[in-house]
Amino acid sequence: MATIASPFAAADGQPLDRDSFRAALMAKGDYYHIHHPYQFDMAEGRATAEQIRGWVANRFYYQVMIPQKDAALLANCPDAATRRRWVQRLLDHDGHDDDTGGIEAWLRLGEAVGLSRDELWSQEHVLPGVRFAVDAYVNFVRRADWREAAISSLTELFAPQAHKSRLDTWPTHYPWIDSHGYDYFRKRLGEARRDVEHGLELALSLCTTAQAQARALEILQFKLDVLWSMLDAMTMAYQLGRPPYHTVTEQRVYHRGLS
Ligand SMILES: O=C(O)c1cc(C(=O)O)c2c(n1)C(=O)C(=O)c1cc(C(=O)O)[nH]c1-2
Repeated sequence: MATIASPFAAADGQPLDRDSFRAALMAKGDYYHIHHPYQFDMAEGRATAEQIRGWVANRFYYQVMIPQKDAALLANCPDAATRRRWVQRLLDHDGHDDDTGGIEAWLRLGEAVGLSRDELWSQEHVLPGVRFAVDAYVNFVRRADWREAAISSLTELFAPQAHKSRLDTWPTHYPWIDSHGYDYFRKRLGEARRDVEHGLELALSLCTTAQAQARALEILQFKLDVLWSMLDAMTMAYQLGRPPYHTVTEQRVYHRGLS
């Protein structure tokens, strides 16, 4: 009878030492969504205005769900010291004092590429595949132990590279995008670096057995799958001209989220 491969196949025996475990986490960067052809096309100037707008409108759903995801982690975390640090992530996106926040900055990115605020808030462009991928992430965090939830944010290790690449390449390739639109990426450069320091510190101190390390790598792969799947859905809709129901209608009939 065939045996089913265990995700913990590599978990037997000795745990990796701290540096080797850090290296194993970093090696997952090979599967980060910056290697998706949709991102290549955006970074190399081949994306059409419609493809850029599609990405911005769909990513808005990720942006609005991130603070709810972080609120879920906080709700599950009994450690006040961790909550005190983690709560900053909510404030980064929702805004506080003079900082109008990441969601507002993303709305300005939307305006810069030609999408109105109402259009973004309506979620009319959010493809079912993108919604399901983002919801899988939020639902994982709602149910998981807060330490596993924290590990699932570790794709942010690789995000500054993505933000920097957009800042470096988009203004040249897409002169029609208003430069105020790039504030989000500038803002995240510093915030993401601070977040990953905390996330990595937690992962390295918590995952000291072979089994915990294998589990952490599997959680990180889950999150990479979320990000990659979002771009697959956008590829179908905006590059291959096959949005949901394209054989039947050109209307965006897909649901806007069942809350
Ligand atoms: O533009 C990107 O490539 C990108 C990726 C990610 C990520 O890796 O999840 C995040 C962000 N941006 C981002 O802006 C952000 O605020 C963020 C929060 C989180 C998270 O998992 O908590 N990921 C990301």
